[in-house]
Amino acid sequence: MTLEEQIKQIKTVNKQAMKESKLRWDSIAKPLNSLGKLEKAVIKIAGITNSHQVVLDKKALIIMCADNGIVEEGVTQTGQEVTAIVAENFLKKKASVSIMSDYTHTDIFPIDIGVAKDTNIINKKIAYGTKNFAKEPAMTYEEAKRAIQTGIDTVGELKEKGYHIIATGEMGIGNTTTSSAIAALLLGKSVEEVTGKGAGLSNEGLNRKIQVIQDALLLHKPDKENMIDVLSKIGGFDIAGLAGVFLGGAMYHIPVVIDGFISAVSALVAARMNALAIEYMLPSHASKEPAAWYVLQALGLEPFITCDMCLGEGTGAVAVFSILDMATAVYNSMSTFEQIEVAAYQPLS
Ligand SMILES: Cc1cc2ncn([C@H]3O[C@H](COP(=O)(O)O)[C@@H](O)[C@H]3O)c2cc1C
Ligand SMILES: O=C(O)c1cccnc1
Repeated sequence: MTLEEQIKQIKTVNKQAMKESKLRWDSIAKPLNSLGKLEKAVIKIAGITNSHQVVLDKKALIIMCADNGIVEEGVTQTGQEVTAIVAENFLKKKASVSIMSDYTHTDIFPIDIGVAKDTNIINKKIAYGTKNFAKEPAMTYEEAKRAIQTGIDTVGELKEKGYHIIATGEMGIGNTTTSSAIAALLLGKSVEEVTGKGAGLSNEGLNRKIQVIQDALLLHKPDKENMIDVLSKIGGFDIAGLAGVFLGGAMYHIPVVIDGFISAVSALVAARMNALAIEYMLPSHASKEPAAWYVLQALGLEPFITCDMCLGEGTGAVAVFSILDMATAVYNSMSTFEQIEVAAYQPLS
């Protein structure tokens, strides 16, 4: 089946399972709807997984790691060698998200989908980094499609291994530049509005980053109705791969948690390929990058937490795993009104 055919086959979530999940929440001995977004998340997961019995015992984090040719334009604070160093640190428990993952019992899968040098992480490399999109398209159409397919297939492999939920993360110096370029185009906003300092750029660097993105959009004129065109001209292998992970979640019925700005832009790309994919996504936090809220709004998703985080790697998504764990623990083990012999009050509507 072609990529386009696979994406077209995505279906809506199971509304019956969601109804049953809502009934379970309403039977629990606590004020109705009082766990707010936590209740809604569990109900959403029931719909995604086709069952009101919600289990999140096996949790995975996919970290798409890739380099971006655009770093040649001086749009980042650090050099591109940092991508490979941090990517290899994920499994050595030396990266921020590795430490956070331990707390939430999350298994991490760092994937080399396009790092500029050879690495010792999971090898699904499409190419040694993208081209500099200030001068030429970042990648070919074929590479963009392969990167998306890689994301989809990775979800399939994790489903086979029995994972119940997937967090998304990325590592790639320069990927806030690609993300801002895509966000400006897809949201129809000015580049200034959607561009921030990424991993700590100076004011001067920020102005250069804005100019580079503006020039590149004029140079390539990506077709905002065609995500393969967008990704190939101004995208990154990490973003394309994560877009595939979101689509894969919808195909394999696994909830996929959005992380920060880069991950949210990838989710938006997936949503523009098939809007039903949004039904399979869960938000996590609102990144401090200026466009993060805009992207979440475009997806119609409200974050659980606002902690001014802007780290990437999946840190926000993994942080929200602990909230989801608490939600499912109450959902699965809390007494019902009947069990504590209290007549449940009637919902008003
Ligand atoms: C040491 C280090 C570790 C990181 N971990 C995630 N990022 C984050 O920063 C990068 C994006 O920011 P920009 O577009 O400004 O390069 C991505 O790799 C992202 O995951 C890091 C950045 C650095 C420097
Ligand atoms: O929001 C993010 O994920 C982010 C922001 C800045 C740098 N790295 C990641």
